[in-house]
Amino acid sequence: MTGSLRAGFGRRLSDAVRARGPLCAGIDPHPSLLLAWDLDESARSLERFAMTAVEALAGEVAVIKPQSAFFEAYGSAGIAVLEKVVREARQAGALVLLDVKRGDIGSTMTAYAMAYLDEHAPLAADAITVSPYLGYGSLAPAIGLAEQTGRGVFVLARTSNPEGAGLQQSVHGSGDTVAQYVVDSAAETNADAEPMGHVGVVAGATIRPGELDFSRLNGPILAPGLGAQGATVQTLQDVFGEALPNVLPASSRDILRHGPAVADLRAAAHRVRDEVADLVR
Ligand SMILES: O=c1ccn([C@@H]2O[C@H](COP(=O)(O)O)[C@@H](O)[C@H]2O)c(=O)[nH]1
Repeated sequence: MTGSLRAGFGRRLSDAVRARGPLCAGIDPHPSLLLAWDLDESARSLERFAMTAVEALAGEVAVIKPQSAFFEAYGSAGIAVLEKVVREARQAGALVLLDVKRGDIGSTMTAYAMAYLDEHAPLAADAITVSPYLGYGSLAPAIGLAEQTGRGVFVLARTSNPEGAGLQQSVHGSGDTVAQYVVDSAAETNADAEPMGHVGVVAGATIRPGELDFSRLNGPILAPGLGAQGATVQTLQDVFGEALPNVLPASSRDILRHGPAVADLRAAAHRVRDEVADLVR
């Protein structure tokens, strides 16, 4: 299901969404969710939580997005669980987008790229999130390695949190907003790719309608913010308009709160996925 890496990430993601519908289900083991699932805050419970989510969701949705921070909080034991999540979710047929939001000077970015996008890395995912705060060009090692290995990167453009607006809507040297500059930079990388390129952007489902022009992006748009952050499936249409077919809506807590029963988690994911699919049809 995850498709041959040789096909390139744009193709693999398009195929996965066509086969399984447009949903990215997050695995965010928040302490409050562990408590709600009657689990304590131990690495053993982290594993139980995360692997239950994998069992429920990874055979069903196009993309699984583990939030690395919640695993890192448990030290090496948490990283071991994250490695297992990535491996088993991919084996179950989902593409794994590891939410690590990395960004650094080019030489260090090369090391981050090797950690997540090299096929021999223990944490090799299908895609990662990256931050362009050190400049879009500083991401070149990750963008380049991702292309070589059939993987993808999602660059933060206009994040879903209210604090992001001030920085991301400020005017860049190009005369556009910083967020639009990020989208346009990704568009340049993706130009001519078929069916779309391997550089996606992150734009929250919570942002103002029409704030960004995605018409030249030719890449996927990860849209977090559904449910727990207040966005609804209906608002996706207003926010993304004609770009909607390239939008990958993401939801974590709003699905995970239905656990720990596998059937309930699955049903919650199906509900969101089907609602989004109806919108795109
Ligand atoms: O702009 C952004 C970028 C990333 N995120 C991440 O997505 C999930 C959202 O979780 P919910 O429970 O569905 O609110 C989380 O891992 C964030 O770190 C984001 O929310 N916004």
